[in-house]
Amino acid sequence: MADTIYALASGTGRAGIAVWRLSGQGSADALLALTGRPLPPPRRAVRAVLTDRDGEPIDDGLALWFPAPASFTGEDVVELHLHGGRAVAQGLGRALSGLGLRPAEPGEFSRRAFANGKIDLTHAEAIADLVAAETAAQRRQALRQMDGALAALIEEWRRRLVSILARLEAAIDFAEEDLPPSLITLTQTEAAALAADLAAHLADDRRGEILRDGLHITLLGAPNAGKSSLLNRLAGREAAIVSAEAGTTRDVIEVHLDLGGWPAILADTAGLREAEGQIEAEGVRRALARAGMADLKLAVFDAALVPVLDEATREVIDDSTLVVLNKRDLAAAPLPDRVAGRPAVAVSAKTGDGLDQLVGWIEGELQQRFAVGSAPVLTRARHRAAAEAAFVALSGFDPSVDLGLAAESLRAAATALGRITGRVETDEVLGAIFAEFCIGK
Ligand SMILES: Nc1nc2c(ncn2[C@@H]2O[C@H](COP(=O)(O)OP(=O)(O)OP(=O)(O)O)[C@@H](O)[C@H]2O)c(=O)[nH]1
Ligand SMILES: [K+]
Ligand SMILES: [Mg+2]
Repeated sequence: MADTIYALASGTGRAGIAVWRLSGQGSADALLALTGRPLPPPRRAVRAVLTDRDGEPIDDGLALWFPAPASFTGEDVVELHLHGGRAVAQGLGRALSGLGLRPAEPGEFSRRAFANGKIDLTHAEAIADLVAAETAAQRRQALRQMDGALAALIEEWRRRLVSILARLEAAIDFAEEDLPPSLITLTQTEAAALAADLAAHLADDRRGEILRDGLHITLLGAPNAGKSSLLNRLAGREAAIVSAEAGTTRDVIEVHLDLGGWPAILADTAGLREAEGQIEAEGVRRALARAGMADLKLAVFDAALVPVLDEATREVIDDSTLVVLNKRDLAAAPLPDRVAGRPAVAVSAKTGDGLDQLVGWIEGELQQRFAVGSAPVLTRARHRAAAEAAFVALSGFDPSVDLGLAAESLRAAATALGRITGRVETDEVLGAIFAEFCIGK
């Protein structure tokens, strides 16, 4: 029999109300012992005055009783709403441990819910994502996955695989000479259509994963172009050192931003030039490495120097770059609205002029590139790896050569897909997935 576990499900620290969760067969007895009263009706909040074994009062709060299997974990569950304070937490923890319950591991409630068939793995991951969501777009994505959008897609793919497999097995039962050729052709057509659907989802530019992790936006430009000043402006705080000295920034400095609901990680980097020393050279190396992994680059030029544009900065411009002409307050010459084929926006990090326009542009760019359509997306590298494996297995499907081998590739593809929802799982994978949860989830 599994242990009965407990945890503070709301965050630690002082709070008006703290929510505790108990799960397992000992939950009911624990509630009886704490209140000295019969169990309340299921799923109804009742007042609960809790005392420990020595009659020492712990708190006066609310209790809810969720008998198995109609609970989050599928086990007997008790939820307590108490006052959020350290002494209450200590008192309750001690009382529960004294009753033979043990503190839950991170993710243990969700893991039990999964083990009891209450949720699939994509749902469990969506709970973790929702708890971690920092922007509206992340929240929407997590909610959609929690609603079963991804799981339904995977199950649909599996169902198609199984139906092809069923046809193929029917074909295997025919003697070679009686085999209706249309049967084989049909499985080929269906397998090709499924492979195409998988490919279409795999060609999503990692939208789901990028949205989950945050978009990497990198500031690049010559020393003193004003990259750090721009970062500070966009972050609304002095995150990076600004000075008139060229070569101020060496390390990559990151700030997390919410740009119109899109989560972004904006990075400031060392000015691009022939470095004067080892440290600066390392800074430039890091800047370029960062440019390589950026989802969006902001090439920053000193507008006061226009029409002369820094060569090293020009070189990083590609079609995932927006050009920023900074220090427009100092510009004498008229400023171009395109540079190296990319749109250019004139701003002043000093006065704040043009910043709204820049942010609007970035948001528009993000919207265009990463907007999630109605199709559910793969939100983790784990999903992608499994879908890729299924695609590879399906690509090897050739019933015209050998029916047995062809059936084998279909089974391999189904197994790979089953890993996404957890129909097919290993302890190792489960351990990795649930370990990232916080306690009480
Ligand atoms: N007038 C004016 N000065 C600016 C503007 N933006 C930055 N500066 C000044 O330009 C100088 C360099 O700014 P930084 O933000 O340190 O430039 P950087 O690109 O980060 O420089 P490095 O880290 O050395 O590569 C500082 O003296 C800033 O005050 C602007 O829009 N207008
Ligand atoms: K500087
Ligand atoms: Mg700087």
